[in-house]
Amino acid sequence: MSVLARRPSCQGRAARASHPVFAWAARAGAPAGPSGQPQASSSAPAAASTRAPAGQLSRRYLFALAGGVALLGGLPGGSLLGPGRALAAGPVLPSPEVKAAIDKAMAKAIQKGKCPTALRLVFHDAGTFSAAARDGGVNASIQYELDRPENFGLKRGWRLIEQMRDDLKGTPAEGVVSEADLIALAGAFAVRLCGGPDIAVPIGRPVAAAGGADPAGRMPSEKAGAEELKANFAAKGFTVQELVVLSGAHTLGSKGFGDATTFDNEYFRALLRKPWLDPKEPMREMIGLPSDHVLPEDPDCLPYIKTYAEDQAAFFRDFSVAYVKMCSLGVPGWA
Ligand code: HEM
Repeated sequence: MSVLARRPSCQGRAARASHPVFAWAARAGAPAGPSGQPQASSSAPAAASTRAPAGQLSRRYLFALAGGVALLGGLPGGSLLGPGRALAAGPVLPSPEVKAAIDKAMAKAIQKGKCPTALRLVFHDAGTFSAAARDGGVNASIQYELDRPENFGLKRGWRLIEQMRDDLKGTPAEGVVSEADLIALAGAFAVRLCGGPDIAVPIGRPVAAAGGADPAGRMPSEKAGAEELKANFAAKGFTVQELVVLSGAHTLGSKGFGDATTFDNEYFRALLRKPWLDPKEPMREMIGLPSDHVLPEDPDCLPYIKTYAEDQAAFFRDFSVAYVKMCSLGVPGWA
């Protein structure tokens, strides 16, 4: 059972459950298999069958879903969306043809070793969102922010997006997905490639105007304490549970939370073991960031860490929901 399901008082649960994007995501996490682990799904999410219940949708969403991606494909221009171009009808899930084209481009650009960067890129595009200012978020503005200190190492992540954007020209995805969509889709592709859940990511995100960097100073510091992290995530509209479950992305990469390209719940199990405090652990100084170490010391975060350490299926399901929420931050009309 997911943390969201277990904790009826969880902040924001009702809002998430009734939001069309999040309701999709709740069902989009891979179903539990006989072993209790979500079943690996090598196939594309079934776009047509992953629709929000009609009662949860505005007329605009219903119109978009009825027309599906064919509606979006009919937009003028015939190219991947450029700066300032906005899709008016999202969120929609890509049609099977569009999804197949995207998956082909992703498979070419993103091998396992690039998955940590692809996933980190999503957070760094999304993480500039301010719920109070209603700006920032997933809009591909990361391409104008790559020289900021917090974005070190992400130039190669952005190059993956450029490569896929170029490879999708002349395919059914042309004119349908934006660079912001590709960032969101690439992160989900990376999670799946590394054995994580199969997350259905809707498309239709506008991109920032040329040169339009989002406001600086909104990404959390790796030296932040738990209170600062909670406040930073709250300013983006995230709950403590979402801070914890999204931090589980650090299962990818080389910070010592298991295999660098295996998406599993080892992050949470390590947070409980605290190997960075163990004098017998030769790699202790390399394991985790200060911002990881503070989480199990925080009474608000600890229950979620314990749940995800014990129950990988819960981690996968809740990560899927929080990931789709993260990928909707700042998208007009989505969040
Ligand atoms: C909670 C606040 C967070 C902080 C302070 C933070 C900070 C960092 C830092 C400093 C690194 C680089 C570590 C290194 O290689 O030396 C890193 C790596 C990474 N972060 Fe985060 N992060 C946070 C949350 C997130 C979230 C929410 C996601 C995605 C959902 C994410 C995804 C990643 C991934 C996948 C890597 C590995 C990248 C690679 O090895 O190339 N992080 N993070």
